Amino acid sequence: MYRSNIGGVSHCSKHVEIIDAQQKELERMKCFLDELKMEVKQIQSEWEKELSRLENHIKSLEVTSTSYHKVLEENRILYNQVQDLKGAIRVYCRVKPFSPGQSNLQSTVDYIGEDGNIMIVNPQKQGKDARKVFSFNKVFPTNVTQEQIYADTQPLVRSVLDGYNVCIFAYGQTGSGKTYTMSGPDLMSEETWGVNYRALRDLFHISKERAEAINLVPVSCTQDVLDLMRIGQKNRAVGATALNERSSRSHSVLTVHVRGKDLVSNSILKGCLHLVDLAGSERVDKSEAVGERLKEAQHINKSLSALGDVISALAQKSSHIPYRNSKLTQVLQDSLGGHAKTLMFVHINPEVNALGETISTLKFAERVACIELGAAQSNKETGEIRELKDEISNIKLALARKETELEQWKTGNARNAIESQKPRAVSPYHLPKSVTSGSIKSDNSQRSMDDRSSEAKISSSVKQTRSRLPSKFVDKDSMPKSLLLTEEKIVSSSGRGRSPSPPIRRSISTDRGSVIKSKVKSDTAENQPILKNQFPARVNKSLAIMQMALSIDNNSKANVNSQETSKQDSNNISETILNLQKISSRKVHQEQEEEQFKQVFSVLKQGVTKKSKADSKSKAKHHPQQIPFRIQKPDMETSGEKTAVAPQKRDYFEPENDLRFMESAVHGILNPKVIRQNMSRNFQNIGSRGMVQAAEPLLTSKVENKLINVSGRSNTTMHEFRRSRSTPRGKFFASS
Ligand SMILES: Nc1ncnc2c1ncn2[C@@H]1O[C@H](COP(=O)(O)OP(=O)(O)OP(=O)(O)O)[C@@H](O)[C@H]1O
Repeated sequence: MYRSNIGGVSHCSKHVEIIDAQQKELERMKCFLDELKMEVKQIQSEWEKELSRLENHIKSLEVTSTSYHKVLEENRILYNQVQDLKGAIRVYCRVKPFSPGQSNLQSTVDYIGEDGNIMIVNPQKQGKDARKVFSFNKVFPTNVTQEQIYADTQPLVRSVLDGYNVCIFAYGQTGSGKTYTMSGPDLMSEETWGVNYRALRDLFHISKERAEAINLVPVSCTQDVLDLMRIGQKNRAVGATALNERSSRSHSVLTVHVRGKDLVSNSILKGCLHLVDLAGSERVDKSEAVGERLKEAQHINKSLSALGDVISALAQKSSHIPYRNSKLTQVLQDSLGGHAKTLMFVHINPEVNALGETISTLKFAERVACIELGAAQSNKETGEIRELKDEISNIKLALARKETELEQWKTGNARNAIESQKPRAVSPYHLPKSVTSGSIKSDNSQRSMDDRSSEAKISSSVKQTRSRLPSKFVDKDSMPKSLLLTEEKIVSSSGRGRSPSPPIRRSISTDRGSVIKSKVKSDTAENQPILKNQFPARVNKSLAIMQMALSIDNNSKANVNSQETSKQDSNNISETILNLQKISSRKVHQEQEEEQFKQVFSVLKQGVTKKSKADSKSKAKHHPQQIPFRIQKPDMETSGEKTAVAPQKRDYFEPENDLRFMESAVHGILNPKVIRQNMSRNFQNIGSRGMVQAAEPLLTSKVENKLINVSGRSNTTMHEFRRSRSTPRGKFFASS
């Protein structure tokens, strides 16, 4: 037992030692674990810190990335705006995706950037030469949806409603997806609708939205247009080729005209949208086209080549753009050369065996992108612009009318010139242009047109001339005393007024009395009219009507002499008028009357040549009727006195004599100012009723009518009479 106890003790102590050691180890392990825990905690906190740092970094990167994209987008928008301002043709590139069965094929598209870059790789080449980057306004990735495509097209389409002309056309190799983009693969599913349908739907949608502001001209609804397009699609030649089993064998052009009116501003807007799906370019060896297909391909390629020529010419800013080389370029002319907004969808097929076409297509597209058509212009017409346009068209109409009048005047002028050359030595129409005033033109045209309206014109021109006359010409102060006195006498003796009298007539006749009285007393030789020295009293008296013209015509030439002769003048005038009455009282044929007038005037001229007042008096008294018949024609080549008298008569009967006078004046002694004055006066005389008024009371109605007619109302009589008498006078004047 002892042994066993001793043995037991030693055995127990051994166990205690072991237990102690284990406890120590446990303690150590606990410490180690704590250390580890601490370490883990430390690491954890470090990692957490790092994690949060990384998270923050990621967040900051995300912010940076967002702002980067924003900036990128803004740059793109700015770039596009600049392009718009330049009128550059927009180019969007779309890459056709591989079909599910082609997923193992290598793509020639190496990279598509958001900034409109696309990198094409040539698998057969190495290094730098293997890759080429092309830049466009936008490059869509292969997975882009039809909706996204339209989202980038929509602003352009909508600008049609702001009055812009827009053209969107799809270009690319056959089978590259042009029809897919423009029409979509399936009309039944709206999701796959192409640009055409979306654009139309959009236009109708916006037109409804804007119905209260702009009432677009109604064109039914989208469905109608879709039906129409279906008919178009059916008519479009489609055929199978080795490259596309449903290849479009013709170009498709859908044109939408939009016309609207802004109800607020009343602006009219006109927009036009061309949606063009071109037939694809193809290499006939690849498409294996033969027969009809080959012919189609040739036509397609021909028109596309014409399009290429136009693009090249535009890119080079050539003076001649060959739009007329094909129907296609003619249709697109407005969009490619006008102030339109133009967008080209360029389509490429990423297959390696299409690389050649892809490269050439993209090169072509790059050239198109370089074309600057100039800033697009809206066809929106504001109310102001429309008013200005109306004004312009009115002015154009007025101009056309004036040109017609001018032509008529020229024609009549030429005719009259020819006619006048027969009897006359010098035609009044041969006046230098510089001398011919507006009044003269007006008068000439009046005569050549021979119609009532032209008569109205001349009367208005006469009125104008009258109103423009310097006061000294219309002022009674400048009238010859003899005339004034005579007129006063006549008017006062008549004792009756003509009713209704034109205002001009009244004013002249009624004003005269007071003017005359004062002037007769106060006039000096300097300011008196000229005719007394040149015209014997008898003649002046004989034609009271003519006196005014004469006095004006000769205003610058002579001095006055005649207070003493005024009584005699008036007597002689009365006598002559009595003669006229006698003549006119005879009921003879019109021509005879005219002839008599001629004779009377001839007598009057003849009278001018008489130096002796007594002689002329006695002739007027004792042979009142013989005188007119005795002298049939005035002598043309005689004295200056005749020279002065002749125009005096003509002024009353022949408006053209004013021109004659002008002509003679030009060749004669009068300066241009005087010529103008004379001309003005003569015009006044032509139309002046005041002169007629002076003689009216003493004339029989027939004579009076005759005179008035001759002075401008009766064309027929006037023309014959004018022609018959003007030649000698013209000559007469020319010689002065
Ligand atoms: N983005 C796309 N997504 C899916 N399929 C597409 C796409 N683009 C084209 N396809 C398909 O490719 C084939 C050819 O397309 P499409 O007929 O539009 O080419 P195309 O350029 O108009 O040819 P063509 O010039 O011969 O008329 C069609 O079957 C079409 O459905």
